[in-house]
Amino acid sequence: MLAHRSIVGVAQGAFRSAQSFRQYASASPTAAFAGHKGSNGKYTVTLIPGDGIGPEISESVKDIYAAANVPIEWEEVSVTPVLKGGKTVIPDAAINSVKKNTVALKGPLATPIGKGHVSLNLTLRRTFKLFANVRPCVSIKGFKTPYDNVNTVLIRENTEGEYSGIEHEIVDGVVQSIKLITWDASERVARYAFHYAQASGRKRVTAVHKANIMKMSDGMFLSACRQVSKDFPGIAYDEDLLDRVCLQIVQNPQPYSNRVMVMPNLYGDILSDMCAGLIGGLGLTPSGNIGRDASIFEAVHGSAPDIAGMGLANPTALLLSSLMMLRHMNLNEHAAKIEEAALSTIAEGKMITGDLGGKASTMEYTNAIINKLTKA
Ligand SMILES: NC(=O)C1=CN([C@@H]2O[C@H](COP(=O)(O)OP(=O)(O)OC[C@H]3O[C@@H](n4cnc5c(N)ncnc54)[C@H](O)[C@@H]3O)[C@@H](O)[C@H]2O)C=CC1
Ligand SMILES: O=C(O)CCC(=O)C(=O)O
Repeated sequence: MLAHRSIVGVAQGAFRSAQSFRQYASASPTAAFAGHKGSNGKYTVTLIPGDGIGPEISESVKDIYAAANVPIEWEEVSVTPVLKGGKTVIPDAAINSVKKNTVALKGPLATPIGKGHVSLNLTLRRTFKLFANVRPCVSIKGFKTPYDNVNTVLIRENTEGEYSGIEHEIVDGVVQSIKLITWDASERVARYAFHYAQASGRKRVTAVHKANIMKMSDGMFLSACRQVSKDFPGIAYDEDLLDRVCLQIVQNPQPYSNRVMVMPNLYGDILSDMCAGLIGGLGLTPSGNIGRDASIFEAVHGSAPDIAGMGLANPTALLLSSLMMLRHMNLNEHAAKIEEAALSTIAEGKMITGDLGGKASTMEYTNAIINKLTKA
């Protein structure tokens, strides 16, 4: 009984927040960078090194940025969870740093499986209302994988859906997990996807769904996408079932390139790992969690406990995430220079990490990039 009352409470809360968001959701959702240069001519950016391989790959990014003279000063904060009022929360210092700087680069944060504290990744996304998770996946020219023509952009709703974290044991042996979908979060991410398509010259937005089964929740997500599509007559719109997209994209990724795919939370999580597999793995795919007041950039991958501390991790995904951040901050020239140095190092194939079939350590690969940057 208690469990049911709390579910109703959460649903009512979501309904109220949907009402209060309506006005905002209709406005342009594109987040502008609001940071300022300090008296030293540098922007302060929050750095959350994270768990597992996080500190190693963060160190690599810091070294590369120092070599490339990027005008950024890192403000390093820990998000080791603390107990507050019986709840596991992110330390205030970390929250305040992101609030102040409005941009952050984050290493992966590990979450205990099937027990323990809630995901701090999700907590950060919810805390800062990072409503869209942008996950590009692009073949690296010259680096041989089964496909050389992948150029997908997946935009994942980032605050609700299956990741709402509302779970209850109804009676012994029966557990209920709520997939919460609101009109406003769906409309907001759909609008962002169309804006993104327009700004990046992509001609089509595809909503990926399972509305044949989840008729109401995914059905409403689709209705919101359809409504938003009417405001963008220059961008084609269509819909595709998640399972069909999975099959077709591994058979031939080309038709899914040059468009934007938008979808509820969990589908985006899974489909982006699958896309990573098409271009060489999780060591290569970046992402940006975009909000109105702050944005946090992070690799698609997790803390890779199987290789943590061994100096084997590929820092490219975090580095490319940081380049999305630089472009968000309008530091485009720095981004282009570092991108060219990193991608050409991979294409040459001499100094690449084990996940890409090479023998280089994280540090050797990082130094190869630094050599290019300092010689340029
Ligand atoms: N956004 C985040 O911070 C995320 C955190 N996680 C958390 O990370 C932990 C580990 O999750 P897993 O399922 O093991 O996924 P994972 O992404 O950490 O690792 C999957 C496989 O990919 C490899 N891999 C990942 N990144 C790599 C890199 N940069 N270089 C070379 N190899 C790499 C790993 O060695 C492993 O074999 C869990 O606690 C999970 O909850 C998972 C995904 C995202
Ligand atoms: O929070 C986690 O530990 C996993 C998160 C994740 O896989 C994601 O949503 O990107």
